Amino acid sequence: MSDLVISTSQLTRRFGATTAVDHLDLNVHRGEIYGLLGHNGAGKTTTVRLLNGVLRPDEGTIRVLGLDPVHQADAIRQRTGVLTETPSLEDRLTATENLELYADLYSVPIPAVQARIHSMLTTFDLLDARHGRVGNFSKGMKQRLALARALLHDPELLFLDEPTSGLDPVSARSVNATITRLVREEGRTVVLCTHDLADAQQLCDRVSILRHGQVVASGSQEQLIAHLGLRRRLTLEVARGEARRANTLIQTHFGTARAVQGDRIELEQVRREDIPRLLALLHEESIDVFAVIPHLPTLEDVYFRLHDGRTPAVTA
Ligand SMILES: Nc1ncnc2c1ncn2[C@@H]1O[C@H](COP(=O)(O)OP(=O)(O)OP(=O)(O)O)[C@@H](O)[C@H]1O
Repeated sequence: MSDLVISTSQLTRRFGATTAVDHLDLNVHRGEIYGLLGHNGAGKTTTVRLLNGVLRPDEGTIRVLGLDPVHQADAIRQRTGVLTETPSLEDRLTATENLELYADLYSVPIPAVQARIHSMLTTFDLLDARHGRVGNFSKGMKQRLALARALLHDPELLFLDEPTSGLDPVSARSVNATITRLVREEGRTVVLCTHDLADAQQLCDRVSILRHGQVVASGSQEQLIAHLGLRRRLTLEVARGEARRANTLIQTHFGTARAVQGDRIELEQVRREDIPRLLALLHEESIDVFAVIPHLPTLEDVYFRLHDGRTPAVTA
């Protein structure tokens, strides 16, 4: 049996003159965290809305959990959970009442409802607040309640749109830990839309980077870094007053692009095998090196390289 949970082919959606999603091919496998990245307006939310049947495509095909969202949106919604960027909770109701309302909408079997609500409130650390009115909740509590709600009917596939946006670092870390657990321990699949590249780097198994509705890159982070030929940067800290001389030497022997700041030299695109030779050169010239700090290429480096508009699309 195929482990493809989502597949789209040439998926396209227009709003008037704007092509929000432009011939998108997407494959998401069971048990992975798949990141949809891109600037504001790149087409992430529209893609999610097409996948869960809220919007109809103008062109292309979609399969989600083996179903077609155009004709089987209700069946898909029973098996998927959605956290939208601005989840609408009922402010006048308590946390428990909000979940009860949703359990009803999503046909959670009545004998199971209270146990399920209790379990979700416990998981999301909201048990003590269960009788509190949601209008009085902090942003972090509301976000956790929205996540609890998205999981209430035990969906196998989750669409999470900016789940940590606006959260303090502690709440954000807790939400990220939950997402990881939902996938790694419980075998669910997550499609994560985010602007937070550090979150994406930490969480996602594979990503697609969208620009103007088109995929400009897709694959694992390692694949994208390798495809783009990105290399590490290196910060060298040398003896006081020696940075310029060291810099000239490095430039002459290695030709590496660099910048000098005080006693530090920032080297771009350094090959691993050049590092010992570079240090030997400085040693021969009696330039003391006090720190060698490598910076491995990150998803952020991939993202900015691809958004320069000159780099061709990369599909790993
Ligand atoms: N209902 C709509 N009517 C008209 N245009 C729309 C509609 N929904 C989206 N768009 C347009 O489609 C494009 C893609 O929007 P979308 O919301 O999918 O982007 P996004 O990547 O999710 O952005 P953000 O990161 O800001 O949430 C944008 O140009 C947007 O203005």
